[in-house]
Amino acid sequence: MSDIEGRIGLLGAGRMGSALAQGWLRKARGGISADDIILIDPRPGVGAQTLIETRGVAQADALTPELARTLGTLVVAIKPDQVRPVLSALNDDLPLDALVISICAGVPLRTLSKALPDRPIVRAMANTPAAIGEGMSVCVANPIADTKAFEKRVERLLKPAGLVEWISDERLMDAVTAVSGSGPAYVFLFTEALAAAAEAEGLPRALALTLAKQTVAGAGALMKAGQGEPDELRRAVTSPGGATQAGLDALMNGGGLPGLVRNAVSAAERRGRKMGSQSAGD
Ligand SMILES: NC(=O)C1=CN([C@@H]2O[C@H](COP(=O)(O)OP(=O)(O)OC[C@H]3O[C@@H](n4cnc5c(N)ncnc54)[C@H](OP(=O)(O)O)[C@@H]3O)[C@@H](O)[C@H]2O)C=CC1
Ligand SMILES: O=C(O)[C@@H]1CCC=N1
Repeated sequence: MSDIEGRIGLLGAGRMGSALAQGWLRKARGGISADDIILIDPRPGVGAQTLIETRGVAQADALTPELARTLGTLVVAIKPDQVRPVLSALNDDLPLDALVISICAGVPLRTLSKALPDRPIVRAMANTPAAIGEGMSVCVANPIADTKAFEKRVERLLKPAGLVEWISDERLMDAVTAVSGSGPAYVFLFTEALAAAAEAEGLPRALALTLAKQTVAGAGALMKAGQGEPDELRRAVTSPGGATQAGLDALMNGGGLPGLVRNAVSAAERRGRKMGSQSAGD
């Protein structure tokens, strides 16, 4: 076991929980080890199941009172509408100094604090590229967790999965969710659309998909490599009066892609806010 503070219980090892656990265990040495973690889920997702089978990560079907008493950190990754009843049932058993990190979309700190009063709690929004260490997590702490020591503990858990940012205004969390939490789905949809368009132009299906995936991945890698901001990189592809310009003109038509993306983020933000008021019982 590494020198992490206590055992880490991951409550909910579905799609996002699995991605986080995979991110935690990417590094062979240092950081978090397989012995530090217990996955609590009656039917873990594929990624989590692989960790159980190949890395010997422990698994439990339910977070029993006995198990809750052993945890130093509880990471909550169950569906948002399940959070309040499931966490309230743990209140008598989860140690008061256990750090709680919830990655559940739309579930505000006040709901979490009502279920588990007097605990250090951090609300975070992660995303699925966490599985390969390319995730984005944004965190906000309740007053008890708002210390350098807790910030360090949270970052120790989330940094192996990707970048970590902190905000102090929790109201921004629904916008964060709509951008980086949901964002991978927008990018995958764009990739699917690019592949379908390639096929419509007569490219064989397999080649169409390869072209679309590699183009999106390559463009992402170029942005990440710091070779310029997105607008500069776009201009570098766009020869005046050339093919790209014709394609971009079509994408910008009548508000086009920017307008669509604006609507998508706004709709996702509103849904997150609504989920928040529902989970708080407002
Ligand atoms: N998917 C994503 O990209 C992101 C998701 N999130 C958040 O992560 C959370 C989980 O989402 P996601 O992973 O997509 O959902 P999943 O349904 O894939 O995962 C949730 C898992 O929790 C299990 N579960 C349900 N109740 C319990 C319980 N009482 N004890 C233990 N395990 C339980 C579920 O089992 P069963 O299926 O059998 O009910 C399931 O395996 C959500 O709150 C979501 O908002 C945040 C960022 C991104
Ligand atoms: O769709 C959802 O609600 C969650 C939050 C961000 C990604 N998946």
